[in-house]
Order: sequence, then C-alpha cells, then structure tokens
Amino acid sequence: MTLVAGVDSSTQSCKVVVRDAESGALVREGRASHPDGTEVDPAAWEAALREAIDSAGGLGDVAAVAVGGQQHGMVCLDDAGQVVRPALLWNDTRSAGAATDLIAELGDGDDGAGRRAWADAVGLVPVASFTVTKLRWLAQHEPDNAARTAAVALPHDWLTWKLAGSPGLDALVTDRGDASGTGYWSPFTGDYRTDLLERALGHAPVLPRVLGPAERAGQVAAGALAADGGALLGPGSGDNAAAALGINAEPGDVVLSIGTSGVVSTVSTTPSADPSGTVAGFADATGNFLPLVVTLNAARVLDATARLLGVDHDELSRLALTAPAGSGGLVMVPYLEGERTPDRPHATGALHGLTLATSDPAHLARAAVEGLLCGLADGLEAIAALGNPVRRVLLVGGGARSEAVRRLAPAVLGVPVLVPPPGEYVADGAARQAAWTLAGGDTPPVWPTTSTETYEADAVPHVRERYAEVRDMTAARV
Ligand SMILES: Nc1ncnc2c1ncn2[C@@H]1O[C@H](COP(=O)(O)OP(=O)(O)O)[C@@H](O)[C@H]1O
Ligand SMILES: O=C(CO)[C@@H](O)[C@H](O)COP(=O)(O)O
Repeated sequence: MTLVAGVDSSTQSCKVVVRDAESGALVREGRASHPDGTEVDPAAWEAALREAIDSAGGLGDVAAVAVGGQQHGMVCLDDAGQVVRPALLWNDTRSAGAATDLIAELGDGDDGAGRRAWADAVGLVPVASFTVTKLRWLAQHEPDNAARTAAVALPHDWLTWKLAGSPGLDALVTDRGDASGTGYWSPFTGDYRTDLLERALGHAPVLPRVLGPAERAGQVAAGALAADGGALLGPGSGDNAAAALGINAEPGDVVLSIGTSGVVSTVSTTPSADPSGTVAGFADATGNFLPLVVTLNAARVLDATARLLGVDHDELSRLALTAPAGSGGLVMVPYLEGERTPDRPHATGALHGLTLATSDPAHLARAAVEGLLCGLADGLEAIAALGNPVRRVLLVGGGARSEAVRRLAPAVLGVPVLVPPPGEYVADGAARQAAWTLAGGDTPPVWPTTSTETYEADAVPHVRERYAEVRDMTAARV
C-alpha cells in the first residue's frame, strides 16, 4: 500500500490525514491546536504541524504530502529567510483602511471605478482579509518591517517551504488556489500583478513560484518538521480549494463550510469578476476556478452563544430546535469580529426583538443558528446571481456537526442540503493532491466519493426577510 498525507493548517488547528494513495482509505490521522488571535507567529503553525505529524504516526512510510492552509495570511521573510513579524491572518481587520485606500487609488477617487478595476485585474475587490491590504498596512504602520521584507508567502507556502528544509527564498512555491487570494495574482492571466504588489508595499519582494495543480514542490527534508525525509511535496493550496478537491466538488456543487470562516464556494470553468466585492473570484486546485463568499463569523458564533448560555454544542443544538422558526422575532446579526461580507470590519453583533417571550436560552440559541445561516444564505444568493448553477449544496466544517445547523440549513437556504460524514475535507483534498503529484497525469486520482445524508425542510423566507431588515438597520447605525 502506497501512503500519502494531507495537511490542513487552518485558523484554529492543524490536522494531518494519512491515506491510501490508490483507494483514498483513511489509515491514520492527527491534530494539534493553534493559538487564538488574528496575528500569529508562524512558528506556532510549525510546532502544531510537527505535533500533528507525530500524532499521525510520522511521514516515514509516506510517499507524498501536500499542505492545505488558511488563506491570505501575510508571512513576511527577511533576506535570510527569517520571519520579520507575526503573520496577520485572514480574519484580522486592521487593514480595512488600507483596503479603502487601494480601491480609491485604482479608481482615481471613484469608488465604483476602483472596485471594477480591482475585480478586472485580480478577480477580487480589496477587503481587510486579503494579503495585499495587509502589506499596505505594513508599509504605513511598520515601515522598518516593510523594508526588511525580502519575500512574502502565505501560510501554506511557508509550511511547504519549511517541510522542504527552508531551502532559500527562491525555492518558495505556491499554487493558483492560494495565489488567487492575495490581491496581486490574476486568475485571468495566471500571472502575478507585481504592479499592484509594489503599489501596496512600496517594493516587489520575492514571491513564491506558482506551480501547476500537481507539480512537484520538492521533497520533505529529514528533521525539519518530520523525523523522516524523502516524501514528495505537492504544491498544496488554500483551504477552500483543497476542500473542494477533498469532496470532489464539480460545477453545480456548492460547498458550504462552517469553520472559523463561513464559506460558500462553487467550482466554475471560468474566472469571476464581481465589482461589488461580495463574490471573490478565486482559482481552485485543479486548474478551474472557485468563486466564493466568505463571512468572518461562522462556527465561533455557536461557540460564543454556547459560552453565553453555559452549555455545550449538543445542548445548544437541542435548545435551538425547541424554539420556533424566526425565534419569535429575536434576530441575531452575528458580526462578533466585525464582518467581511458584507464589508463591515468595525461592526459588532446585534440582538433585536428581545421580549419577555424571547428572553430565554432556546430563543437565543435559535437566533444564533439562524443568524449564522442567513449570512451564508446571502452568500449562496450572490454566487447564484453570478450565473453559477446550484444543483447540490454540501455542508462541511466543524459547525456542520451541529444537528440544529443541519436541520435548519435547508429551511433558511431554501434548498436541500447534503451532509457528508464529519471529516477533514481540506486535509483530504491535500492528500488527494499528494497522490496526484505522485502519480502525475492531467487529473487527480478517482477516490470513492463520500456518502451524504440529505436534509430537507419547508423554506422559511420570513426568517431571512426579518434578518435582512435588522442587518440593514444596524448597518445604518454603525
Ligand atoms: N458539534 C458542534 N457544533 C457546533 N460547532 C462545533 C461542533 N464541533 C465543533 N464545532 C466548532 O467548529 C469549529 C472548528 O471547525 P473547523 O472546520 O475545524 O474550523 P477551522 O477549519 O476554521 O479551524 C470550532 O469553532 C468548534 O467549536
Ligand atoms: O479567508 C478565507 C477564504 O477567503 C477563509 O476560508 C480562511 O482560509 C480561513 O479558513 P478556516 O480556518 O475557516 O478553514
């Protein structure tokens, strides 16, 4: 049996799966936690990856490995390959002002023209999540660190490079999927837009070479992150592209991921440009494209509400299912860390419709689940509005383990929802890419598609209508 390994270095944790390269069967797995926060020293990811690899039985008998990772993180390296400062993550909003400036600059002061120019250039409109805005923030607020920045990498790029033994800045590599989330790579041309990078940072540092979907990225160096070296390295990808590969998403499939981020993504054979900025036109990990909508507030809305009520996730779910649809008029707009879509980085969460009848744990639990799902329903609507077919909606991520989320999703979204068994689909996709890198060829290996459970419910349009009223009312006040 030939073994391959896949990594998911996500916001909250690092997961490693070891699978049979031919059948895709799971053989071993491990995981380790990441520190909290929106600014993290990459050394913490390296330590977690080492721990997760060890707990997954090591890489000594693994023929190939690939890394999936949280997107957009700004990893700045000096000319000796040392990290210049802790990485700003996708969910850090301090560069919101830089995003506004970059839009205005490309539009010569005309916001609409600026949005269109960015969408046409790189498939996205700057918001604080994207790397290009973080580099502008760095240039504005930490000019010495900006000047020391000889190379810029993404979390998955940096971990792949560390696995290879940090063999010099010119050995940094990435893939189309993650490059498409930087704000300085074009999914239309497949090339970097170093002019936009230089506009942001003030100079154009070394950038990782963008590899093909199954192009070899070197070999694991013994001792660096794994006791045993020799395994081939795949290019890796951003977590959402890896998840789509892991779940074998095809055009017409929409993947709803409820992790730290809430993501609505689909596979397209053509690149997207949405000047509203709602849909980001990313690339996927197979040579296609991955238009997606991302919210900042997803599984942690459930974490926070469970903490407020002093219950665990199972009890939160049970409570939510005892309250009526619409939670008696209690609406939670869950912008607990600001929000990315809609672009309201300074917003806070809001509860509206609190009455004596709704002031109880069940109504609060229901409002939290419905508020989370309404934000994703808005994303699904935006994806469809761009002409992407919606034939199947698949629900994954830690939040999908909630029975209330699974049962309320079809009602709020208005479509059936297919739920595969709880799993690590990002790491699975990375493992499948590793098998593809090992085998070569134009397409990834065919692994058995996972079974799914279908959840259906009568649509409850009044829930989204009421949510939209409260969402827009709170927007007017912030
Ligand atoms: N049964 C559950 N119900 C609701 N949320 C859950 C459940 N199990 C885990 N979670 C939440 O899912 C999140 C982790 O999901 P995951 O997809 O691994 O996130 P990420 O990939 O962003 O690190 C955590 O916030 C965790 O609390
Ligand atoms: O910002 C995005 C995608 O644009 C997020 O999807 C991050 O990639 C974080 O992923 P998770 O930690 O939630 O998996």
